[in-house]
Amino acid sequence: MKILKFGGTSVGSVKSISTLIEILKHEAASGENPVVVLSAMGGVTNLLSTMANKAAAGEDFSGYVSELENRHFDVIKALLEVHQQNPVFTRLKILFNELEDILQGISSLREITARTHDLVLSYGERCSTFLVSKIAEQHLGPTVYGNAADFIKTDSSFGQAKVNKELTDLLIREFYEQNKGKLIFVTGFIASNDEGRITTLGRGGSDYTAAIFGAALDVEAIEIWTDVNGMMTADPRMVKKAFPLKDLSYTEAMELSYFGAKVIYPPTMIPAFMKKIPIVIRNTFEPSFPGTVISHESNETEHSVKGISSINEISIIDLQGSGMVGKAGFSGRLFSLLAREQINVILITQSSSEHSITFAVNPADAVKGKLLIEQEFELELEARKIEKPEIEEGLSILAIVGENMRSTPGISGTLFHALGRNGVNVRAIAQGSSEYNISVIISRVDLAKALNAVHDAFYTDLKKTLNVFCLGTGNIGKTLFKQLRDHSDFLQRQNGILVKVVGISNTRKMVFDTAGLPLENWLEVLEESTEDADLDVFISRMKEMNLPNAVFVDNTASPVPVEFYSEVFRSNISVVTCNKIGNSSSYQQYRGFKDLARKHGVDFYYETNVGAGLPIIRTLKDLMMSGDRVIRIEAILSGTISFIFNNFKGETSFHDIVKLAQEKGYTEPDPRDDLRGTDFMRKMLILARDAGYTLEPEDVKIDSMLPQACLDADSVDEFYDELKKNNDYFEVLKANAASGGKVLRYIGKLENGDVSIALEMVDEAHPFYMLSGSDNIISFTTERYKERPLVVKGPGAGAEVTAAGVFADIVNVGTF
Ligand SMILES: NC(=O)C1=CN([C@@H]2O[C@H](COP(=O)(O)OP(=O)(O)OC[C@H]3O[C@@H](n4cnc5c(N)ncnc54)[C@H](O)[C@@H]3O)[C@@H](O)[C@H]2O)C=CC1
Ligand SMILES: N[C@@H](CC=O)C(=O)O
Ligand code: NA
Repeated sequence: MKILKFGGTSVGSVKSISTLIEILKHEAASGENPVVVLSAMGGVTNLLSTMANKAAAGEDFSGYVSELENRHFDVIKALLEVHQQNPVFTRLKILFNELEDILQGISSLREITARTHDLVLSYGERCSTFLVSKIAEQHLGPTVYGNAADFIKTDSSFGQAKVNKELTDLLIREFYEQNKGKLIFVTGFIASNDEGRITTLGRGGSDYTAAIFGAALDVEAIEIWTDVNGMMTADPRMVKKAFPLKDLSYTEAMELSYFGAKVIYPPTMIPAFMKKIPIVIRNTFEPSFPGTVISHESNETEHSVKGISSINEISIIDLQGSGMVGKAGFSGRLFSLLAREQINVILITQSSSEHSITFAVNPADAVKGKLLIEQEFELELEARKIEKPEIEEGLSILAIVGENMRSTPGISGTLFHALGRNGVNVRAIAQGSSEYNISVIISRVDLAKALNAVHDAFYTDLKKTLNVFCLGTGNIGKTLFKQLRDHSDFLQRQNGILVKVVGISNTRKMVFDTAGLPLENWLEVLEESTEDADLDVFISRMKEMNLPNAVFVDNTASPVPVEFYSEVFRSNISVVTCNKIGNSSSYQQYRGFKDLARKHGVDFYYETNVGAGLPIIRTLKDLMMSGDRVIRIEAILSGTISFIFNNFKGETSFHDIVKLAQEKGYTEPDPRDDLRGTDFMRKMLILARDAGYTLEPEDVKIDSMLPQACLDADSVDEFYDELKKNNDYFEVLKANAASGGKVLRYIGKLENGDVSIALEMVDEAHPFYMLSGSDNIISFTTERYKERPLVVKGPGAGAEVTAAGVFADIVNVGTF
């Protein structure tokens, strides 16, 4: 036999009661009738409490009584056949009249005692349970209505009464024997004392009623029917990826039920725990979902960390001083004092030096706790053996929970790594020696970020979610969005990585969405945004959103975003950039970015600064990190110029080839940057710096490939005009090369710390002879690649290959 308990939402409306009846029908088909425990209709307990308080204040409560009546009467009208309605109306009307009399009494006395309050509240369960039992009768044959006040006996602590277990068990068994075989409905939450006065069982009381009944009758299971699919891996209001757990041990369930949205109130599980009766959490609104089974064993072993519990608001009290060192009994005195004064201590940590004790309390208790300590330890304070206790507010607790965490190394490492790289400062840590809970105290503003980061870290099906803020929607920016959109499913399925673009800005507009901006129509969304672009505001918003694994992507060609990189790193946000300006201005700035990123445990990836998507920066980094040393670099790193020389043949003019390179998206937004060698200079400088040389931009010697007039052009249009005018100059270059069987190549070199770029003519024996399209080629001669160099070659410009490089950098954030 089973106990089925339905909470307020399950009996809250015509629709949910109909669903409940369907569940009972299904249950009846299995043979044995369950005992059904019900809560008051959703919201009714609060309504009753308001009525009692209004009455005690002498205010009018009649409107609330009508509201209460209507809610129940609507259900009668909708769900009972007409000829069944009258007796139920009458019975409920009698109850409401009784209630009104009691409220009148409260109003005359202008006083509400805990005892009367319990009595008022009891009408909620009495009405709902009677009503539902009558509705069920229509579908399932005779039912029995039981008022739990007749068999759950308690002391007289109204509001939170303690159960007399022996007597209660006896009475429940008697009641059950008398009605065996029938479908029994019992009021949750209420009980009575020795004198027969109504008492209530406190928070989560109906769950408790179910557990008391279950234990008394030794049932096979207690099902708690609610409005969620079970206990979740984390608070679903903060962690969108939280999912319901298949099974949990009692211990894990108790630890986890600190969530804001409480599925079950932990103490109510104790009777079930004592008798080893499984508790199953089920969803009334999705009855086919199996829910969460809470039992003695934790069977599911896929995850060592079962769930992440959190308490949103706590304060800590810090106590320091030499007077505590080695003093047996000090903490005994401290915590007995707090217990005596009913201050619940949520977590305690003490340093092994015993010089400080930190403990967490409910914020409402903090000031009282501090004053109590100051009184109790007045002498010690005067003698400066301890310092005045300090309160710190605005904090939260995050705890990872799981019995299988015990003796599994690496769990705390994963936890602290996830927190650390997201810039979440840990104020205090506690782990019981039982090892099934590690709790950390963090700032309240970091809680959502921390929960998401930690959730990602422990649930491997989705290894990480990257929250990306993108600047620039030009050639590269828009191609990146297209690639992200097209590849998103595969990336999630195959690699467990979700990339969410949560902020976009160009020079005109900006837009944000924590849930992720739609990449099918990002442009429309951006254009329709009411926010004008403002980089200061963009950065502030990015910081305020405080998302885990945040990445700032600079797809502009502008120096302005670069000014914000330091601030971005300081906010523990990684930077991915194809913009070369950051790394190719002063050496100090270049060095500063690297140091800051390292200091804050975040990444700074710029693979596309050299050779677009070709693995050049990565290759050099690996060489350097593994102890190799660069002897010489020879390279063609301007995709634009490479394209020009590979296609400057036949009739086509130099001018037209440059135009074509621009149309194909190979050039910088301003093609003069390519043709003057500036872009190539930046790349050589970045390589030289990554190879360990402290160089400034002016240290790179550039041999121009343009006549002076082209170099001097003040605008892009003027520049193109000059190219046309100087056509002969380029034709002569071409002819000279061709006459010797050679081709033109603009080649960069790094040797002994000297960097230069020059126009050369090479013959077919030269390794750089055979190139096509926008090919780049780089040859690294190093201590280890001395005889034959390491060569990387391939398309080194263009939107697809560049966006792909940026994409790869983004997904690598947080990997190494
Ligand atoms: N084209 C290529 O093959 C490669 C390009 N790159 C780099 O990619 C970068 C972008 O190039 P394109 O997409 O071709 O440029 P683009 O001119 O097409 O787009 C630049 C975008 O940046 C935005 N922008 C500029 N300043 C801004 C600011 N302060 N705040 C917000 N947005 C701002 C503009 O509104 C525009 O949407 C450049 O730094 C370039 O060097 C790197 C490797 C290869
Ligand atoms: N404009 C650049 C693009 C890559 O950085 C080039 O032509 O190489
Ligand atoms: Na590259």
